[in-house]
Amino acid sequence: MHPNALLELCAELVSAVNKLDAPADATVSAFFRQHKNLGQRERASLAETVYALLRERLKFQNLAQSGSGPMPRRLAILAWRGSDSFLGAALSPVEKQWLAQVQAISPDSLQPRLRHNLPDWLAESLLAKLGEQEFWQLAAALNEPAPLDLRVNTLKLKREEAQAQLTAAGIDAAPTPYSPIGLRIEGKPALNKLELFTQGGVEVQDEGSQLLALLLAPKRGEMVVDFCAGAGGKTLALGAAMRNTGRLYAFDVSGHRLDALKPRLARSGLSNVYPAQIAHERDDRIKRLAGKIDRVLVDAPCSGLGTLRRNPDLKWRQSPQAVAELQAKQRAILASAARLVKPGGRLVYATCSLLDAENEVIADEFCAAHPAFKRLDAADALAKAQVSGADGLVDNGALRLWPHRHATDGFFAVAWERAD
Ligand SMILES: C[S@@+](CC[C@H](N)C(=O)[O-])C[C@H]1O[C@@H](n2cnc3c(N)ncnc32)[C@H](O)[C@@H]1O
Repeated sequence: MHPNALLELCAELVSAVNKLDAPADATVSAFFRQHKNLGQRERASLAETVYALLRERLKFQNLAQSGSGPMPRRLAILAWRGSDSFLGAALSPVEKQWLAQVQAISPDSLQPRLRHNLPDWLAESLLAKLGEQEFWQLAAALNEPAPLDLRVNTLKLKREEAQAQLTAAGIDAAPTPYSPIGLRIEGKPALNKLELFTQGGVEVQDEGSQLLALLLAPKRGEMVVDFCAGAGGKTLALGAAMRNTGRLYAFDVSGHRLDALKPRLARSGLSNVYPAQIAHERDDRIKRLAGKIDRVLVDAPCSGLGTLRRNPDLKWRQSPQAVAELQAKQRAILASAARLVKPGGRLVYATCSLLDAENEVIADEFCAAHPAFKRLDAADALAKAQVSGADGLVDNGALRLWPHRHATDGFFAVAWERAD
């Protein structure tokens, strides 16, 4: 495609994504479906450009004020992540001169908000939690793309065997530092045609998500509930940990998300998983299982702010009001899910949020209202699950993962045991 035509398309996509009225990945996929003629590299240039814009949106919007021509085109030029020579061929002499002027501005001379690129409410909360030095480390880590992590399906093969198969396919994979069942790949090789993937030997899953499943630590033959199973990332890890025995209920209010679990289940070889759509957290199905379940995972709906490396649009689409609404859901779901746990059973509450409001606040309120649930030390529980360096993953007895400290998405998880 002619460079200027591609830049114009990129501006069109920038304009659509920058409305922030839908998840960016959905907008990008819909755009590519409408433009089937785009090649692989052209798609990559466009997708990487809009993600770069979302990551540093405050900076780019500020710098774009100085240019001329339509704003989406200016933003596309500044955030461009395709080849430089291709961009050069698309620009007018005036645009070239403007771009050179903007590129000469030192990033250090910009105001703090144009350097961290977070909305004020979120920056204030994270700064108060982490202090100045760590806040800037986190801000930098959140603006880097995430690595590609895989979970090895230990029902089918060992981690070393999966690593050897990847090496044979020309893909470098290293063991993840904490999870004993993870592999980390640099770059984004296509995996979905590899036999290792199509035969269910590996699933894409951030190391942090793997650690949540390891914290629940379900055993052979147990009755287990994944209360907010979604498309089943954690369900699959739990089912494999149970060695395909016992019963694992995968509940969710979204039938659409549970549908996405089905092909993954088929690949995994698991036959101990029972997906079921529930109407809400007080569904009759939940009442029937009260007090009967050995382990319950609540991977609660949350702001998702721990996943900004992958979903940078979330920082612009979330708000304090949305967080307050999520807290109400989180409280209700956790209280209902807790009724399932039998005496001596384990309950884990988890989010992929960075905010105390969705994490410590919800867990502490639950503790105060449910004295029968005794908090477990996550470091002990993870060490028992063969997690390396578990002490460094825990804050006040809860799992607390940070992109800048652990190179995972941001996660929180607390585990309780029901005493009576
Ligand atoms: C963080 S996501 C789960 C991700 C999933 N566990 C995974 O590993 O792929 C939260 C899920 O909670 C579900 N959810 C929202 N409200 C719910 C409720 N009242 N009861 C059960 N699930 C709910 C959402 O549909 C969403 O799939």
